[in-house]
Amino acid sequence: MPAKIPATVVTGFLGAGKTTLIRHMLENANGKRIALIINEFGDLGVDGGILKGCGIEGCAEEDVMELSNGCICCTVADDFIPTMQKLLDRETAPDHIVIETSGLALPQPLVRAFNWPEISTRVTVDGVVTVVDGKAVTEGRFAHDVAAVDAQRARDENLDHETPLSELFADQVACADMIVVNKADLLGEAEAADLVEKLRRDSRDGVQVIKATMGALPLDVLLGQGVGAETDMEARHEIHHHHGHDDDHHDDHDHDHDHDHDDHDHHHHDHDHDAFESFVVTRPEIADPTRFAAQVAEVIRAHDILRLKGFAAVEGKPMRLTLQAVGPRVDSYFDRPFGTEARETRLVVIGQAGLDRAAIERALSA
Ligand SMILES: Nc1nc2c(ncn2[C@@H]2O[C@H](COP(=O)(O)OP(=O)(O)OP(=O)(O)O)[C@@H](O)[C@H]2O)c(=O)[nH]1
Repeated sequence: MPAKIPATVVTGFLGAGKTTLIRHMLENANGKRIALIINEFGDLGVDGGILKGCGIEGCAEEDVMELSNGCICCTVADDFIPTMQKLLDRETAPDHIVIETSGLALPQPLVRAFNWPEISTRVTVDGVVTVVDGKAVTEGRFAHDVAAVDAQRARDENLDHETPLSELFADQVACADMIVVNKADLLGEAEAADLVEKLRRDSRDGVQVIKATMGALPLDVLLGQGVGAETDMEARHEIHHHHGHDDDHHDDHDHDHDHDHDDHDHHHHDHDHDAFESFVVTRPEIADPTRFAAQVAEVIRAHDILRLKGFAAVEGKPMRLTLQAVGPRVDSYFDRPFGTEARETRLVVIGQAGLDRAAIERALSA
């Protein structure tokens, strides 16, 4: 049976920067066939328009599909499943599917829909990426334009509309496999670091929290998380169930809409290139794959490495040992015999700028 096609779910409040992040990803897809599904709930398909008109090479119009309006729980059979099937039945199936949940305050119902038998054998949720507006969260507003978010979620039948944004935010964080603290350009260094720390504490173990400006993240960091989120929904609790009646939580936050934060600094493009770095570490054969995987996991933890991948040569084994690490999770398996390439261990390390390359090289070579 062919491998399941990975699908990444991108969530976050209106204005957090989901579309910007997806645009950046499509612009840097490097030949990877990415299909995009947009759930423009109760909206005018504005995002679809923007993305279709993006003029990005390799981004064909038929690669963008839109889900019709309506509560995902109720329309899953009529809309979401057929859309997915259409995508999967194409002659050339996409390499990766990205779903932008524009109109959904919470991603859980969508992720759950991947368990439907019609599609569950063919696609899997590679990971849930929660994009947050770093500036707004720091200020306790959670979204740039609180009034617009309120208006949008008033149309979301999934939610009890009294729920404070802070709680919806907590649910988005609980569902995340990766949290992107976007609009880092509007935050000071210390402010950004504090927010990253806080979100690390508030999210599940192993969730990566990454700063970004204009959603500029390497494809290798964003995609290929390999989580299978639909299979562990219990861990991604959501407080607000479908048409649920929640206790009467009211927060006393004075949602001050009058902040004027439109003085955005547009010099951030200059920093895109310095935000992340990657390098290759090579070493001779390793002796023990299990010990080496543990060693890799330790290095990843100690140095806050986002991704590490490559292969190892194992003493006495003709096969290459493929290694893939997303955060502290290290997967390894023997994939094929070495061919003409050198019989050595070769690992690509990816992280936010400022990695201690010398120390990492030493630790991986020990
Ligand atoms: N200063 C700053 N502005 C940003 C950044 N990322 C996005 N923006 C701006 O924030 C606004 C909202 O970004 P979008 O990408 O449309 O947000 P979204 O989450 O897709 O919003 P919806 O699709 O409407 O739910 C746009 O004006 C972006 O240009 C960033 O990192 N820094």
